[in-house]
This record gives sequence, C-alpha cells and structure tokens, in this order.
Amino acid sequence: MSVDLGGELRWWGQALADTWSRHRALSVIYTVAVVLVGWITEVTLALGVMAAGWVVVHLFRRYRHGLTLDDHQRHRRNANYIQWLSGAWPELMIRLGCSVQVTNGPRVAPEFTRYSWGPDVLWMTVSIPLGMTREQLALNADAIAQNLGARRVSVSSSSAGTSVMVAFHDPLEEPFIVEISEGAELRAIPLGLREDGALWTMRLGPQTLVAGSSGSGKASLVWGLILGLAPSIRSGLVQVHGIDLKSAMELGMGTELLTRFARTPESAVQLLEEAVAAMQARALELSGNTRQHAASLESPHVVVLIDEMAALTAYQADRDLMRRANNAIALLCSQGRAVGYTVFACLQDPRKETLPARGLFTQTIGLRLRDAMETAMVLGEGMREKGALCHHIPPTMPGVGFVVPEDGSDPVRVRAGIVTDEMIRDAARDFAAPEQIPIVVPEPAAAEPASASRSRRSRRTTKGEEE
Ligand SMILES: Nc1ncnc2c1ncn2[C@@H]1O[C@H](COP(=O)(O)OP(=O)(O)OP(=O)(O)O)[C@@H](O)[C@H]1O
Repeated sequence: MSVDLGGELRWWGQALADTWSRHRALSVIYTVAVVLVGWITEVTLALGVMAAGWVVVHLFRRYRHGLTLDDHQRHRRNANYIQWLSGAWPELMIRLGCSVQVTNGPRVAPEFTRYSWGPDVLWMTVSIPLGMTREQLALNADAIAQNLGARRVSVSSSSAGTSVMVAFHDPLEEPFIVEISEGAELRAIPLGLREDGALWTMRLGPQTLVAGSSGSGKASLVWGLILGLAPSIRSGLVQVHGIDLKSAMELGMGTELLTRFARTPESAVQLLEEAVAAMQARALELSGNTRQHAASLESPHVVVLIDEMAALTAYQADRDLMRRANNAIALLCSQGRAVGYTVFACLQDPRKETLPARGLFTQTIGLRLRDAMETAMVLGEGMREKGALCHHIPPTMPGVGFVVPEDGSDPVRVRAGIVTDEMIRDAARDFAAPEQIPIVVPEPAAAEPASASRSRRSRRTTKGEEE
C-alpha cells in the first residue's frame, strides 16, 4: 500500500488550522500549559541537581572537618566582623594617629591585606606605609583592642610582614595545670601556654633569668621547670642543684627532687664553687672531643636553680661570700652552656646592683614588674615598643609574663602552669633524684680565702718584726 505523504501532511495541516480557528483560546491555553510544564520540570530538575551537589559538598565538609551548627554561626559572625572591620580599620588607624601624611597628599594608614581566623583569634597581615614603623602600631595595641571589642591585640613581625593578633578571648586568663609528661625532651620542657593558645616550652641550655615582683608567680616557673624535668631527674639524666636562702620555704617542699640543696649562704657558695670546679673539669675532659656536651647518665646535665638570687648576690652581710657567689655565677653563666651546666635564677629586683652578672643571662623571662624601666632592664631596650608590657600585667594574673625568644624575635606573652603543693609532693614521691649529695662546708679556718690569710700572715710578720 502506497502512502500519499503530501496528502497526509495537508490533512494534518487542515485539521490543525480547523482546530485553531474553532478553539483558538483553548489552543493558546494548551500550548502555554505544555511549555510551562516542560519548563517547570526542567527548572525543577536543574534545581534538584544543584541542591544535591550542595548537599554532597556540605556533607563532605561537615564530616571531614567535623563542622557543627556553632561553626556555621561562627563563620557567619566572622564574615560580618570582617565586613565591619574593612570599613572601620582605616578610620581607626587615622584617629589613633597610626598613619603618615604623604607629601602634598592624603594621610595613609596601615592596610590589612590578609586575614585568617583561629579559635577566638583573628590574625591580620598588615602592610605598614612608607615612613611608619611597626612599633607605632604596637604602642597603640591597647587602644586598638578596646575599639575592636577584643581582649588583647599584639603586633609582631612575620614572614609576610606585620602580623596583628586580635584575641577575643585570653587563653591565659584562667589558671591551668601542666601535667608531667614522661616523654618530654630536654629541648622542649613544657612550662605553660603562649597567648595564641599553643604550648609554651623551654629548651634546657640557655642561662635563664626570671624577674618578677613579689607574688608575680616565680615559684610556678621554678617548679614548672623541676616538674618538667622530673622524669629526667628520676633517671639521673639531669641533676638539679637548688639554692633557697628564704628559709628554704620554696625548694624545701620537694628536696627529694634535688641532687644538692643549699639553704645557707655558706652552703650556697660551696655548692656554686663546687659546680664551677666540676664544670671546668668537664670542659677539660671534653676539650678536643666535642664542642657540645650531650647529657648521659655518666655525665648528667646540671641545672643550678637559685630562688631569689639577690639574697646571695646583693643582700649578703658577708661581703666575701657575696663576691665569691657573684664570681661563681658569672663563671657558670659564661662557660656552662657548652658543657651542660645551666643556671636558672629568680630575682625580684632586676637592678644592676642586685646582679652584676645580669648581662650573662642569655634568656630572660619578665613576669609582673613595677615600671617600664624594669621591663627594659629585664627584656632589653625596645621590647616595650614591641608589646612586652611586664609593668601592665595585673597582680591578679600571677605566672603571666613575656619571653624574648632565643632568636631575638618579638616577645611572646606566656603564662606558666600553676603548680600546687600536692603536685610537688607527688612528684617528690614519684620522681626522686637517684642520689642526694650533701654539701660539706669546710671549717672557717680551712675555708679562709687566700687574701685573708695573706693579710694575717703579713700582720703576724709585722708583729714578729715588732717583737
Ligand atoms: N602560674 C600561676 N597561675 C596561677 N596562679 C599562680 C601561678 N603562679 C603563682 N600563682 C599564685 O600566685 C601567688 C604568688 O605566687 P608565687 O609564690 O609563685 O610568687 P613569687 O613571685 O614566687 O613571690 P615571692 O617572690 O614573694 O616568693 C600564689 O598564691 C600562687 O598560688
């Protein structure tokens, strides 16, 4: 059977034309309805695919990073804050005087070029305009913090230029405990927290001076160090030789952890001079073999720990003992590093008269101090401008201080962990030193310094001559 295709087409055309002429309105409605249904179906499908993609991405993020509803709210808050800060920052800089006048031009303020968020902390990278210094920004840190609704602002140098840390919560505000860690290394003894929330550790090696007014928390550093070293003390890898002339009130709590302990000026000087002699003997032994001592059970690292050093170096009635103590401390500080002898000393009053060997301490920790001058004496000139404000630490925050890192970079605000009497007693029981070496002070006649016996001899001779 042959099909007349032309006739068929004409028939369908005619039918369509008839329908159109008879049911024009219906045809329009039908056509629009079909187009709409098709379009809605397509859009719905597209939206569905988009939504599924979004869900997959968010599921991935949520389970990979463990995001919670709080995190979403925080992200939104952070985004709003950055939006506000972008507008407020240039004006704030100009109002605080942190800007420079371009010749025949406008005032230019530091710009924040990048940022990142940590828990309750905003890190900003700021570009300092030509003619301005980072110190100018650091001097206004308190005012910036108040205006940004933050607890603290600190300014430091970073590989990207200048970093401004805006902290909305101070991790150092509440006292905390640092647990004794069996695996702690001598290169990183845990002492407390840094203000960015990271663990604050100290390397055993630099001669360290801790300065702070009465009640500033020096004892928490002394005991923090001893407890941090506790496993090495028990094994015999480290010996602590303690000196406490304040009626042994402090170190007397845990003498089992100390290999040697002096509580009188005479025994303290004896301890120091014997440490110098042993250090020099070790130096002779090591000379030609190595340039850096490595602690071992046969040759342990010796920490000479002095609580309130001025009692020995400045407030001593016996001037000869005072001179001998200062000499020994200076020798230990200047020759001890390479041969495994470390001095860790505390001081309330950091003036030059209280400690002639102050300059020989290669690491200083400044707790609460009385004024800006003391801060400069302890941490060095220029550290105040870099944000180390020991004299602004409130008495309600003992254990808080500033440390200048060994590489001389910007000072870091830290807090030592609190050490309770119970922790000291427990450590004394569990980590006692393998041996305790008594200090034998020679009888005064035998210990008489050469100069005194010389003068007596000369007096005797004169007397003899007189006779
Ligand atoms: N890191 C710390 N965190 C919280 N509280 C601390 C910390 N260190 C010390 N304290 C508390 O502060 C008070 C004084 O501390 P501490 O005895 O250590 O001061 P100090 O500087 O050694 O004083 P002094 O020179 O008069 O002996 C104590 O009551 C102690 O409990």
